[in-house]
Amino acid sequence: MKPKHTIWRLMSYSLQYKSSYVILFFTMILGIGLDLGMAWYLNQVTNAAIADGQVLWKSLALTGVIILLLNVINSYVDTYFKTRVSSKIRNRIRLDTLKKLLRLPESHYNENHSGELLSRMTSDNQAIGRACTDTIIDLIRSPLLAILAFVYLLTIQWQLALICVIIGPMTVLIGALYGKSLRRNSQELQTGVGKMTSLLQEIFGSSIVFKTFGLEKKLFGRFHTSSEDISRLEVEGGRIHASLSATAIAVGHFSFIITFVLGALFVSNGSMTIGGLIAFIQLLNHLTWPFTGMASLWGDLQQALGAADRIFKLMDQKHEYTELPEQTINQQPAYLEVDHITFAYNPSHPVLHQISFAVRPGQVIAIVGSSGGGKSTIFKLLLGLFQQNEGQIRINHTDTQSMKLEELRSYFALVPQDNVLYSGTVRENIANGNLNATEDEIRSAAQDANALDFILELPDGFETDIGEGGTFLSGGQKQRIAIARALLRNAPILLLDEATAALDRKSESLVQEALERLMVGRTTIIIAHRLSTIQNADEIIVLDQGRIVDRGSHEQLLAAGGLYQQLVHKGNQTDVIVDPNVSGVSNA
Ligand SMILES: Nc1ncnc2c1ncn2[C@@H]1O[C@H](COP(=O)(O)OP(=O)(O)OP(=O)(O)O)[C@@H](O)[C@H]1O
Repeated sequence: MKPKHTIWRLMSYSLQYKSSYVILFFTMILGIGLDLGMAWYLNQVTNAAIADGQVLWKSLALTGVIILLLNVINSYVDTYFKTRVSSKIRNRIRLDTLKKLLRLPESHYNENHSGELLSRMTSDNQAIGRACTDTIIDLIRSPLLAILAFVYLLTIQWQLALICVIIGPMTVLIGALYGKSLRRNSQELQTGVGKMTSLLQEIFGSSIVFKTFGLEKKLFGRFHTSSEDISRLEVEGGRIHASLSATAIAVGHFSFIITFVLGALFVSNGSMTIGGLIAFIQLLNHLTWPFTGMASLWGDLQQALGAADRIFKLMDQKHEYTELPEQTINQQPAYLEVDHITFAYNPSHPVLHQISFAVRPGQVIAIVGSSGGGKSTIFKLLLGLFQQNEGQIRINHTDTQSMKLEELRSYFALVPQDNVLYSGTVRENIANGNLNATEDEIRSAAQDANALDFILELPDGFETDIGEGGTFLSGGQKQRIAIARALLRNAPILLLDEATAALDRKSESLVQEALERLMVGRTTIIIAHRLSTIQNADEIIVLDQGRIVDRGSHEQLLAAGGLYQQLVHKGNQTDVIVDPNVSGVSNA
């Protein structure tokens, strides 16, 4: 994105706080006036001290007090409004970013590290907040102050004022010189931080795995590489910053020494008063700093523009919904047809070929097959997370591609394999199935899911906090909460990705019972792993390497031999698990 374009977009956020910027404009002007006023005041006081005549010390003292008071008030108002505007802009951008992220298609989450998406919300957001207030105001204030200080100094000693100002502009070039490298460095650093955050998320979310497999050293090694990369980029950024400020300081000090020595000469030959020299010294910083400081301000602005660029790129991604969708639930019975669909995540490698099946309300279809056969991908297509390349999916004879995504998804309830739950209470998690459900409906869903008894035994019953992702619950309890959530949704099509993890017998039969209640009257598709589930299905579809290699009832398929027979025998007919990891027929 062109920097100019990024700046305009940033300005559109700032313009929403026009009145605060008007106040900041006044504090800036008053601040400039006070800086100049202080130089004038020192000039007056010094000259009064040297002069023997009648000096109005009282009025000088009063002026000093007024300058001081105005400085205090101005600094308070200025800091307060800068912080206020910055945090409001950051808040808006943060909300817009998340609003966008929530509406992005599944493919976006597929292609981007979650840590990188997180850093859009954190460090990038922070950099923008600073740029929209301190940096941008200083970029206006500094040259303005420099011009006014120059005009004032001209009235004191014009030759000296001219000498000072000739040196200053040299430093403007410095900013332009280093700006590009700073921006590149900031972009690389952000990518590195994003990767590191993703890795940390994986590490913290997998403590049981790394502890069991003794992966601590390996993970530390990966983190070490990532952390070292960041450190290298930070050092490189520091080097650019250091060169920038060293060059700027050299120019600043050089101009200071020149001015001071020449100023002393002008005082000694009588063309300037000592008060004038004091005022010069007081204003010299304001005269040269704008030039020296501009370089580093420019650097900050480049960094912020880098951050804004990344955020706006994200905001420009194509979204699924124009607005955040309301939760909608369609409760009319649904006849589902999958008609010759073919799909590829990557064009050169199709993962589903010519898949067809149909399910009526009250019917259950079980999909079984080898790992990587495409079972979950069918669910993703049904839910409109990805679009098939060929074929049609129809609900009640309507092509789902002609439906809005909210409408399509309103037909479905899902019980995922890993029972995704959110931190919060048991009640909140069940209520996610239907945000308008009454307490009685929530309780009744919990009861039908065989979850009520254990919920009531929890320390705070329905109000018990289940921890991040439900860490305080057992596997079977989490499954039953997920089933209660789906029951509460009461949608006509149920997608059930059966958990492969074996539960103890009691838990297993509680879950099984709950699932049977959930399936009643619905159009159900199960990615099935348990023989009992499969045997009760109206039709079993056997999937291998993206193709339906067999279909029929349990008995028909067993008699036919083939992959189904292998899967069942591999599961040893124990009624526990049809092993999803057995190799496909063609690989066998
Ligand atoms: N998000 C994705 N991006 C690219 N390829 C993918 C993606 N998800 C799955 N695949 C590939 O698509 C194929 C089918 O995967 P899918 O997850 O549908 O299989 P599955 O039958 O559900 O497997 P399992 O039983 O192991 O869960 C696999 O080859 C897999 O590598």
